[in-house]
Amino acid sequence: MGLMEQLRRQPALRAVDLALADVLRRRVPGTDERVLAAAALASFAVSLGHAAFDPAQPRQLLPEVGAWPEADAWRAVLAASPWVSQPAPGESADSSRPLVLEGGLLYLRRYREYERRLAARLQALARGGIDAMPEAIAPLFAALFPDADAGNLQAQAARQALLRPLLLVTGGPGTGKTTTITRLLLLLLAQARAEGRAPPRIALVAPTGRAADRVAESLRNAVARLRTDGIEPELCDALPTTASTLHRLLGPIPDSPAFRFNAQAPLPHDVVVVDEASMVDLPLMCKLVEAVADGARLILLGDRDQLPSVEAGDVLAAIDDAAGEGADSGEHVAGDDAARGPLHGHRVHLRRGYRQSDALDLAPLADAVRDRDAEAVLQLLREGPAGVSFHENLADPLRGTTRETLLAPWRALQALPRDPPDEAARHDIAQQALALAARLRLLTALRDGPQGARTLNARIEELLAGPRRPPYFHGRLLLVNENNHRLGLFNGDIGVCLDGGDGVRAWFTGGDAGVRAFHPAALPAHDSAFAMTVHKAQGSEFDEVWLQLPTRDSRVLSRELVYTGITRARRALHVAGSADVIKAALARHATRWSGLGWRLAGESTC
Ligand SMILES: Nc1ncnc2c1ncn2[C@@H]1O[C@H](COP(=O)(O)OP(=O)(O)OP(=O)(O)O)[C@@H](O)[C@H]1O
Repeated sequence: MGLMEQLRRQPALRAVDLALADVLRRRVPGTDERVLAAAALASFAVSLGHAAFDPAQPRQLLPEVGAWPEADAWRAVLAASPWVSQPAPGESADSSRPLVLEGGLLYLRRYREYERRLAARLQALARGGIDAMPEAIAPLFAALFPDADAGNLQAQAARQALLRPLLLVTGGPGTGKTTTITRLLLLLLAQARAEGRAPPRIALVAPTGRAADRVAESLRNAVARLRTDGIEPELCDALPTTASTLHRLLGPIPDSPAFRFNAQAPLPHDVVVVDEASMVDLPLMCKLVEAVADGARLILLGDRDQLPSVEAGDVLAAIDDAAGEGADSGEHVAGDDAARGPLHGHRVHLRRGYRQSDALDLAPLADAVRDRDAEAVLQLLREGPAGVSFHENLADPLRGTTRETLLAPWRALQALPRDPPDEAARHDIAQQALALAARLRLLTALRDGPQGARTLNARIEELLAGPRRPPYFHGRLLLVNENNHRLGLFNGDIGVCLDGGDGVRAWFTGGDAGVRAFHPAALPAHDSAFAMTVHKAQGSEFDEVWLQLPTRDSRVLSRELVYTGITRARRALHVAGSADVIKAALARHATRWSGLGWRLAGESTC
């Protein structure tokens, strides 16, 4: 059987992937099958989060296909094909050819261009900076970071961000990324005032609405602490109090992948802070950095141990690698960065966790997951540190004793009063409902199958509201699956259905009143949200997390998935699964094929 024939039999491959191969075949009937197959796989690879396809590892995409071409021969055929261009690293690819072969990877041209443009712009943004902290703000710096000289990494991060126009601040949950950046923003405001300039215009953004809400809340808390610590109220007042999604900042143009703000029409902000940067995919990160104005400051915050973005690219990891050890290793020597690559040193990794919770002792478990130490993970789970419960080999959380424990918060939602007397009571109940909605989430690795979110949601709905339930029953939790800028509802937003007497409305946080109601028929695409995949839960936190693993290994399982899942928990964590599946997950690293790392580490191409 020919290679294309084999690919056509793979259910995983999408129609759009095969359509690309078909177009090429139709245009030039004699096109080599290996070129057609590679084109289809380059398209399929993007759907799995890769920026390109590696002909040396086709089995990673389609393990069932028997015979693959030998990698070097495959690349040679691709190199000779008129469909494939091979531009020099910094140059744009021939727009008449849909594919690009570079660094051994085969790209769809558009993704290669995103990588090239992103690398060039990041390198350009990284240029410049100053050698020493302006004297005028030294006293405030000392007040904000009294232990700066004792190797405090938060202080180093703030110092680096003052000196450098581009900085990546990484660290696990609760390591103080937001706290540090709040203090940095305060220093920038003070500096502008001391120099008689207008206050810097600051944009605080995150990839999802939920993540934006969270970072804004963390920032407000950090500001409140600064006020109690006696920091000048006028400066505190000038800090941002809200955050927006990246999409909203860039200004979407309806029915277009382009944004209102771009390289030709840059953002008016002097400082752009992006939280949860690990979730930002390659195209969006490219569009963002291109829209950051020359001379503006870009600060990326993230945790590289989390899952990479659902869409193509592992941008944070590539920047992190190119930035090297940076300031936290104490190895940074001003002036020698150029020899090590333009991004070298533009990163600080925060290590110490500050979010103490007597209820949940998560740090040792998160560390063991990050270190891929399966034995330590299993030992910790079995010992059960504070707040952690291991349900070993449990495949069905909705059976037996765990069922009612799981359902309790959702039953509480259903018990909220229906038909409130007036609008104020309606808002009050909606606020209570949304607070209850954040109490517990059942997280899954998969969407389908017995331990998948879809199946578990259907079963939970039936347990809560019976087999003949109306689609939008009182207390149903909803998860929005697409962005709708007109309604101000975004992928990942969580809502709750409440019976207001005159029919059911879906309530979401936001708006002047703090809550907003929508008719269910008006909502963008959505699912139930009692259970959701770990991917969808990125950027959110819940008081209690139940991480349900599948009974069999799956390629979706990875160390990053387990890490992201468990670190969503604030007060209690349940992990259900077998030792074998946990071991298999920890052994797998959610790698992405991408050339961004070498592009960023290489010589500046701009
Ligand atoms: N230097 C510090 N001293 C004392 N407490 C701190 C310090 N830094 C941060 N914290 C506290 O730790 C908690 C977490 O801080 P913060 O929200 O800044 O972390 P984060 O890294 O942004 O977390 P996440 O990744 O969850 O968004 C906050 O309660 C904050 O007050």
